[in-house]
Amino acid sequence: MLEPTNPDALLEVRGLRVEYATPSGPVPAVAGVDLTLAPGEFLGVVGESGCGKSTMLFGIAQLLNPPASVTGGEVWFKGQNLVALTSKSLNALRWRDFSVVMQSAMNALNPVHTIGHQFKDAIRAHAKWSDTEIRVRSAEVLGLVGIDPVHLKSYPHQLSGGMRQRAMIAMALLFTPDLIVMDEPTSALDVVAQRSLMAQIKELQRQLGFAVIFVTHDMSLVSHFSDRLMVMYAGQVVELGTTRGVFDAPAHPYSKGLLDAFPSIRGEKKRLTGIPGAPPNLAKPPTGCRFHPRCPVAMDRCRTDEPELYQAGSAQARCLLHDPAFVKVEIES
Ligand SMILES: Nc1ncnc2c1ncn2[C@@H]1O[C@H](COP(=O)(O)OP(=O)(O)OP(=O)(O)O)[C@@H](O)[C@H]1O
Repeated sequence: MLEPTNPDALLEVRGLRVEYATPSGPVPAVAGVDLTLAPGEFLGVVGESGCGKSTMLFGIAQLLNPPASVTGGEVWFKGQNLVALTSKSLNALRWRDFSVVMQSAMNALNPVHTIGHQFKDAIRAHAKWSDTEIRVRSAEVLGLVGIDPVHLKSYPHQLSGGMRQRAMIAMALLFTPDLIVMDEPTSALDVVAQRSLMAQIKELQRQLGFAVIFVTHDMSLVSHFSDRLMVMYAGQVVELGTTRGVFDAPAHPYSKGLLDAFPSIRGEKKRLTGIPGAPPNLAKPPTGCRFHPRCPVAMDRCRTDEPELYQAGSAQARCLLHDPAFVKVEIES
């Protein structure tokens, strides 16, 4: 298709496929993801390590490097298909219209330049601002994330881990983009710093109105902050629904397993169970439903029939239990 189907969406991802080229053949790490994001929406993306969350995020932001590449699908952002854009056109959108906050600021920030220097480089690549304008805006965004602007003169190693992540978020805000994609930005922080950074991201989002795609493997971390939740397993979306809905009544057995694996922050104490086994090798995923070897409620047909994303209440779930044909047979018998 040559245009987005939902003109009101900020982002529309259709059939996104990403493969890693390896000596033993391609590894499909993202196997056909569809996603629509409204302006100002906060989407949490959860799933165990290795299920393709980061690869999907980088596929959306067009930041993949070999051996990974987008092998199919479209990523419509503000009316343009990012997959088809030249790197020059993409560069014009980055920072200004969407920005990316990586897992580790220590890797993303240049250790030999001050924070101010790095902000200046990012601004100069996209705008012809005077030195004064650059200084004012840099101090402003640092203030937004609660860091004293004196730290524009600091080197990354002079800041704590939490401050470095905040500085990265400040940098992502330089041009107040419409979308910020975040790949586990809090994973290197202790639990207290994680929660406070999450609260700050949410507050900034309320103030400035940008949309967020937030990747994490910690279901409880996003529970209070995201509007919707996308659960990924083995390169596919297995559940997509409102965060409250997924927490209250997970429609996919994998989502339920993830929820049972994390302690609730304020809820009642319960025994944590976890999910037996490990995610599959994506070079050779299981037949039928990819989760069936680990699923506590697997049926015979789960070994052979590939589930689609079915409507399950207000959510969508890739589970044959929600296949309308199966539900009909159940009711009749
Ligand atoms: N260089 C590579 N070559 C081959 N396969 C790769 C390579 N890098 C990643 N993969 C495959 O892509 C899959 C998805 O990896 P990805 O990092 O996107 O997962 P993730 O869900 O973000 O995990 P994490 O939470 O640990 O960051 C992995 O399971 C792996 O099979």
